[in-house]
Amino acid sequence: MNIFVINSGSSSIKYQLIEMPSEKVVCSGIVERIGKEGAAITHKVFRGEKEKDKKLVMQISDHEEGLKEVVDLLTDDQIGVIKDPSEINVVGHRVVHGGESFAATTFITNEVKEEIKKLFPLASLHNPPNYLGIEVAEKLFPTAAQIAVFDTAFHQTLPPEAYRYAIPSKFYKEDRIRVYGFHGTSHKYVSEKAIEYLQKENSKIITIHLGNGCSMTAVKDGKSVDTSMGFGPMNGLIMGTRAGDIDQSVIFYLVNQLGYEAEDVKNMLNYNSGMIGLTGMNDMRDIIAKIESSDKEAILAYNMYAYRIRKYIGAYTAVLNGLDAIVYTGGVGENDSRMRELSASDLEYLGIHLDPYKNNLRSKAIREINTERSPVKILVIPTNEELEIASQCFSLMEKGKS
Ligand SMILES: Nc1ncnc2c1ncn2[C@@H]1O[C@H](COP(=O)(O)OP(=O)(O)O)[C@@H](O)[C@H]1O
Ligand SMILES: CC(=O)OP(=O)(O)O
Ligand SMILES: [Mg+2]
Repeated sequence: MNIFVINSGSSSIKYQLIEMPSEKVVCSGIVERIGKEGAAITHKVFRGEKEKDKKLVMQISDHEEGLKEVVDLLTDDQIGVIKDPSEINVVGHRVVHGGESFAATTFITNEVKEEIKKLFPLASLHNPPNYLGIEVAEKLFPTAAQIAVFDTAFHQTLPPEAYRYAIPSKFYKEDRIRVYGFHGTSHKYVSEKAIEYLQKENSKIITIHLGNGCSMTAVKDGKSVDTSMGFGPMNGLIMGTRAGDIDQSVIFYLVNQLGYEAEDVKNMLNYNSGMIGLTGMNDMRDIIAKIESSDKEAILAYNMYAYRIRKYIGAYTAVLNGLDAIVYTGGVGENDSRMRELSASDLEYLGIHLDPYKNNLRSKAIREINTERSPVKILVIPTNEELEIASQCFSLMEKGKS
């Protein structure tokens, strides 16, 4: 079964064509820096032993344009992997917000699309590009089944103590205002890999997903029991363009005293805060370059980002009443050894001891970066949201057959 997975992030589209159940990746790629200067598509084709790369730097103004370019590459005369779009059996879509309507992977119908649309205000950076991906894919792959896999689904196991807000109950009961949690596909994938690695029946794990969006999850015996994002993907850690936790009175001050419109504040907290708000840059590679030239603002922002992670490690160790492993994943978590070192430092009291030498080794495999004597394992596990999405689509298709 040929499954084409589309993962529209806030700043990128990642995609993979995966043959299931063999899990063979036929091609994969990423459209990066969408809407910015230097936008690029890196497309990889895997044929036998050989891997063919193609990098295209071009103007890509939005997600729709990016996806159309990708489909052209799939059917390209020279490096194409399919002759006709009908060779794609399933398109698996990452959908960030599923609200309380979707606790599981589902076939996309018009009703499902309407629900996804209703959730736009709650995930304004994500559900609109996810929805667009569905619309474009329906046109480009008219014979394929379209399936949605939700970021929120893995967090449906949160207990009410963790998912309720202490606001009048009516807002939960009537308006479904609660913690939903995000990046669930990634937290699920890496926590399962960690459990396999630890070979422990009962496990207490903290997964730290650091991409453009960032979140942490406390995972007990394979189930999400608390997570740092909330009602929408804005809460918790400091992110590329999002502030994460802030005192809500700041919002009222901005609106009531400083005269900002609520919409401006929402945009400020979504697009102009976090690392970009502090340094003018949201790509961690650019921030690291600034740190190397001793830029004070970049150093402070980087320290703040790490400090927030450390606070959540402490909180989730208490939630779990112990800790077997912390797992770093996502673009920053997998690649930025300096951030791993800083965010896992001064936590010896909790049994977390990082080995700087192991931390600086580069590898795409699962690896342990703690010292021999560290009671808590520190793991770097590359996430693979696309493979997780393909597996879930395949299971749903198989279920549909039986
Ligand atoms: N070598 C690296 N060092 C530091 N940060 C990196 C490196 N490679 C990628 N990143 C960072 O990863 C982030 C993007 O992560 P990713 O998980 O792909 O995000 P998203 O899925 O939210 O678009 C960017 O901020 C980028 O700077
Ligand atoms: C939910 C979320 O923040 O996703 P991303 O990291 O892909 O922006
Ligand atoms: Mg991502």
